[in-house]
Amino acid sequence: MLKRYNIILYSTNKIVNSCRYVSQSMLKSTVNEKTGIATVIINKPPVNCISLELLNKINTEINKLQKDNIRGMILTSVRSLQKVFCGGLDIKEFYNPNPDRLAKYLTNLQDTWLSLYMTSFPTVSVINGHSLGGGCLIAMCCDYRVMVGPDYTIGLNETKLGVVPPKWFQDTMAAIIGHRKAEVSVIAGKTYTTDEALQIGLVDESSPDIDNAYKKGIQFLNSFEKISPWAFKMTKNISRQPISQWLIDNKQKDLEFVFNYMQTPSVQKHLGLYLQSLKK
Ligand SMILES: CCCCC/C=C\CCC/C=C/CC(=O)SCCNC(=O)CCNC(=O)[C@H](O)C(C)(C)COP(=O)(O)OP(=O)(O)OC[C@H]1O[C@@H](n2cnc3c(N)ncnc32)[C@H](O)[C@@H]1OP(=O)(O)O
Repeated sequence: MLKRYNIILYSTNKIVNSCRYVSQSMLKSTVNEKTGIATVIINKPPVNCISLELLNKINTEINKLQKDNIRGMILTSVRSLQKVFCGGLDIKEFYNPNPDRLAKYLTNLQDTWLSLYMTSFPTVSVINGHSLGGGCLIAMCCDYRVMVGPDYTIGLNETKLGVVPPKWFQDTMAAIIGHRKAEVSVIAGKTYTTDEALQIGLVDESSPDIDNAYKKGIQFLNSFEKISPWAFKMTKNISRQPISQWLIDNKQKDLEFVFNYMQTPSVQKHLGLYLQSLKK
């Protein structure tokens, strides 16, 4: 029994052979050959909002890392943006959309969420700036969150744009902070400062600077050194499967709901006004 356990540990804990560096301009990914830890950096100025192209790159990279047998991953934003981790989904993808592209976008978002939420390796988001809407969602997909503070904000603010966060957005938050707090949060489109997010458990740790936040992220990943990767993967799977299975079983229905309401005149009007308010 012990021997079998050791074999599993060895075969899945193998450190990647070489340092891989992928720079796809919008997304930079490095794997440290000594530690087997990947750092994935979103780099899409000015605010790292998620276009269809960026979504594709994130999903492709997660799937690659999945095959690479890495030991863990840190997801963060390029430092030069200074105050934004991720400005959310690109609202321009929803405003006066091309229907084919909109359908592609929504499908890719479902797939990317499934990949990121269900990784078989531990993940940490180092939230080095504002993290709103879809930005909050990708941070919440990770197993651990360290947020730089005190001046940044995080939250699912979709209702403020006149749109509806799908069930799996809401479930992802409820799994972290509990149903009641998540309900109050999403219906009001609430955003939280770093301290508030720490207080309600939306983030696990806060840090006054990025380097320290990154260190805390690495510490979290190192805490799995003595955990069998197989046991980690199976346990996480059991914990997250009910939420992910809902989406797998309801992908088409979920897609049609958003695809249809997104193109209604009243939703389009709200989105237009919100985009305008950002420009001011
Ligand atoms: C079937 C599958 C269903 C899947 C679900 C799909 C849909 C569900 C419903 C829709 C869900 C949407 C989720 C979202 O993520 S909505 C977006 C939420 N994000 C926000 O509300 C953030 C908005 N941005 C800001 O608050 C600020 O920009 C900031 C991030 C705090 C940064 O502030 P600052 O540094 O001052 O930068 P500016 O405000 O000046 O912005 C610069 C520039 O960028 C444009 N911009 C900002 N955010 C977005 C965005 N999310 N999308 C598109 N564009 C954005 C902003 O308009 C400025 O543009 P200009 O330079 O042209 O003026």
